[in-house]
Amino acid sequence: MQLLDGKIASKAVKEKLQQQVNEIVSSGKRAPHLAVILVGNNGASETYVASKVKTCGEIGFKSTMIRLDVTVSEEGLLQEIIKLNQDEALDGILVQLPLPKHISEQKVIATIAPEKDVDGFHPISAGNLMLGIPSFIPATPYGIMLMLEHYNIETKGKHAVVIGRSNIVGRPMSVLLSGNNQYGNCTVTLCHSHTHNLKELCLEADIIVAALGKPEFVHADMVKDGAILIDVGITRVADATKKSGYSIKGDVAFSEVAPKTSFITPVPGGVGLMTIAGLLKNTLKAYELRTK
Ligand SMILES: Nc1nc(=O)c2c([nH]1)NC[C@@H]1CN(c3ccc(C(=O)N[C@@H](CCC(=O)O)C(=O)O)cc3)C=[N+]21
Repeated sequence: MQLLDGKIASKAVKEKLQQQVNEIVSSGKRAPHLAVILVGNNGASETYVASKVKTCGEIGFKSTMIRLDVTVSEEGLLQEIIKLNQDEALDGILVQLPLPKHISEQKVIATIAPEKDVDGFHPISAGNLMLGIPSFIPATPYGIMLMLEHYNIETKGKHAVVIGRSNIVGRPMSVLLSGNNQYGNCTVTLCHSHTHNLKELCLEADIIVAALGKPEFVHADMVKDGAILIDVGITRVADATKKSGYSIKGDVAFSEVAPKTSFITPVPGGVGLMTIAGLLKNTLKAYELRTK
């Protein structure tokens, strides 16, 4: 078993980005600039957004954090996005999800200018991804591909089982893994809550991507010897022994599954860190496309 270490792989990606930003700035140009909008004060969202802003600073990106009250109207949020769309010196716009119930995520995402859609959630980005046209890849699937790349993991011809069909992880992941690209060419089975024979399918998998959001869902009896396990889940579970009052659990029962695997991502310290790396790569790409 080898750990796919998000700290190591994301560090490599960030160092490369930092070098690219250095070159940009020393040639007299402005730095890439990301805006992050956070509505309300969800604890987990606060952590992720803070981490995104902090990492921007570390590699020399400019970032702007926009906090809106949980009571902001849908129209108010859309107006904020339209302002950011028009800001020439801004490259990427990220609206942290989930949003309060009274706001349509679909409308919000569709309002972001496609050329600033560093989350890759806009219908144009999603359509391009499906068609194999270069575009913004959603940060988590992108981060997973970067992880596979960092550890030189061959995917061609393998059977990948993706558990979870969300628009932001499972579905785009299934498109990337099945695509005709360096980290694709898999045979993909996309499983979800209505899948009858999940255990049998998982036992056939060379690669399992667990992205359903149920802590420790994947057990050792679902995993073939030598499989590659990518754990996308991050759930906070109450834990009185921790100072924070919670511990973070992935979708994979790590301690029992890990010994059977060839490679496995830990939680925390795995896919989450790569997600931020993917977002930053998208932001640099947006910058390059907009300033060329
Ligand atoms: N518009 C939008 N874009 C997103 O990309 C987006 C989003 N909304 N909403 C929520 C999910 C989740 N997400 C994570 C980012 C970083 C970590 C991360 O850094 N995790 C660390 C720390 C974990 C922790 O301390 O909670 C780790 O896994 O080691 C996790 C999860 C981005 N998301």
